[in-house]
Amino acid sequence: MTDVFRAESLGKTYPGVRANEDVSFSVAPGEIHALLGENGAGKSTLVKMIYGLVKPDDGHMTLMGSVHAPADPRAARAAGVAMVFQHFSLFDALTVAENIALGMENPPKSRELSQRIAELSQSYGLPLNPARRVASLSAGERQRVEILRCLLQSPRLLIMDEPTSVLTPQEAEILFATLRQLAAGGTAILYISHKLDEIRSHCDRATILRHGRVVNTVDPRAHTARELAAMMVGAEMRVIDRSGRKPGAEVLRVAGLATASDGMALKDVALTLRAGEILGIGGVAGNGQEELLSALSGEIATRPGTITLDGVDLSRTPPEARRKAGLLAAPEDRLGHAAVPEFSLAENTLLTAGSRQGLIRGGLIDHSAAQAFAQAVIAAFDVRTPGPQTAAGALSGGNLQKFVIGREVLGKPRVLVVNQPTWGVDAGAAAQVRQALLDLAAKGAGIIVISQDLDELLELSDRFCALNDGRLSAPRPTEGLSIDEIGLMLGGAHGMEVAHVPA
Ligand SMILES: Nc1ncnc2c1ncn2[C@@H]1O[C@H](COP(=O)(O)OP(=O)(O)OP(=O)(O)O)[C@@H](O)[C@H]1O
Repeated sequence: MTDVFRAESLGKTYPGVRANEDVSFSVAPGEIHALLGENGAGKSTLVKMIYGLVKPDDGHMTLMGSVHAPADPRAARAAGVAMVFQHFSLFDALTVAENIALGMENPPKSRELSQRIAELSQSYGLPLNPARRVASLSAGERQRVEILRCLLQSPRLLIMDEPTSVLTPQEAEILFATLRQLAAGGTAILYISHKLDEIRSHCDRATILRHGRVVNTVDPRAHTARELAAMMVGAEMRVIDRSGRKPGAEVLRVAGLATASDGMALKDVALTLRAGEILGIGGVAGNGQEELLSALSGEIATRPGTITLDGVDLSRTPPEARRKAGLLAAPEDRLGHAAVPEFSLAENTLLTAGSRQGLIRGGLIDHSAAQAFAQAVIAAFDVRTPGPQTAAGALSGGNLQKFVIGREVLGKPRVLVVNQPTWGVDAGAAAQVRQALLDLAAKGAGIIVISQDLDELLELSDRFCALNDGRLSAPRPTEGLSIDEIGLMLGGAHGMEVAHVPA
């Protein structure tokens, strides 16, 4: 049978970086084909060439046996390629249906489109209300919009760049059922993910990239996750060290915290956090995770007496002063919320570390201090980039995530709140980020980790609680907690059918 897609000796160079070199591989009809590689290995560059966003310098591609050299994404879509991106490209002010219509060449009437969206979302188990404004959607829901947008095109080749990173395990299972359904109909699927277990369970073949080159194409089921990781990095992964931590005095107290935001309102949230402790918060995205982080960071105002750091009421204190007091936060949306893509990494340090690190003094920016701080983050977190002058938007997704987390960790927080700290980060680097959080706690910081990755939460946290419908459950010690008990804490026996999924 003819392959749906073939790449022959593709190459691409960015200034100072050979992102792809002599890349050849193929995807067969009905195949779910994984692209694996550590952060910066060249996966996104490769799929951008297939989608017409980047032109290869060398080599060529074929789609359904014909030459594939798309001038732009529109040409790629017309040829039958669809793509779900790692970063969302949605307009906040528009509804789900309006956003989807914008991406279509000949959108049907809005009523008809809404109906089709509702039907597709129903049949693929991706609940979404076409009339909701995108501004009020969580990251997980935004991703559903992107996925549905692709499904409406009935593509021959569907490319997915880390589609499950914002989904719960249950939601991911449903997505895989969708992908299997599509593959059974002959669609070829090219699948980028850092979740090796997921790839082993669901993908038929895996092509592994290292430093821009194909190092192997394997049957992922025939290898352990550790073996796949070793092929990616060319070395063994390290083991997490949880030792050296002892909880100290209480640093943070949250009581009666309620918000009336556009998204999910928090309802009477209470928690305490001790120095040296890691509190894990699980739950389906869209249940108040972003709001909790925004309330703690000061982006959303809350009633007096609701947030206390070291006995000082910070509830009415603006974000910058909270950072100065030692309450730091790293939001999940790294491009846009956590970093400005057009700014250099050095300039991006100013966003949150400006006054705390003395990078801005008396209203003046100390450029060389910002440069040095950015360099320190790059070195400590192994951020793969030419240097502090590189624009944040030019970093691969995982490398920018490492930078954003590193910027806050090196900010010596008293309390650090992180949302999805290893989203889009490869297995080796994820272990490194988690270790950095454990080391930070060992030095006496209190840490709140909000994540949808239960394994991550179990690995890191001393106590675990769940956020569901804006309410936080009572925390339980993580030690000895079973996955079933966690399922119940998340709002019912399992996942999205039972836990609250915003309409
Ligand atoms: N627009 C750009 N300008 C300059 N360099 C770039 C650009 N896009 C990517 N690069 C560089 O090319 C290399 C490959 O990046 P790419 O995004 O393809 O990696 P990736 O495997 O998708 O990584 P990740 O898993 O972190 O998303 C990296 O070194 C990256 O910094």
